[in-house]
Amino acid sequence: MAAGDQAHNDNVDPEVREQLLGARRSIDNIDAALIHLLAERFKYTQQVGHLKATKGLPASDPNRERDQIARLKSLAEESHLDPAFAEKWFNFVVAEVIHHHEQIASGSEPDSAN
Ligand SMILES: C=C(O[C@@H]1C=C(C(=O)O)C=C[C@H]1O)C(=O)O
Repeated sequence: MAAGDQAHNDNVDPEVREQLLGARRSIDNIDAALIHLLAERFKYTQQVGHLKATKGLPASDPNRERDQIARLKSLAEESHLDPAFAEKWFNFVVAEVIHHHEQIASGSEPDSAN
């Protein structure tokens, strides 16, 4: 049996299983909170996208992004989170936001856009 299959095994020590379930309940709550927070964030970035499209402003704002990355990396350090991971996460989200802004500007915003 591969090591990873052990957690799926009914023979896992009940105490260990309780610890695992307890931690996973919290992980599930945190994942739910992250999804809700992301949904809220995208609501506001969509507002910005519509404003930019109306006023003819570019989809991306590199100066703003630079300031955000510096702030998030500093917050990550304080929280003992890898700053490089924080930057990667931010760039991943912003790439999606900019894609949405370009779609809004070109009039091809999907109905279910975030
Ligand atoms: C949301 C904006 O548009 C883009 C997306 C950003 C973001 O998701 O935080 C930041 C800068 C812009 O490149 C904005 O200009 O504020």
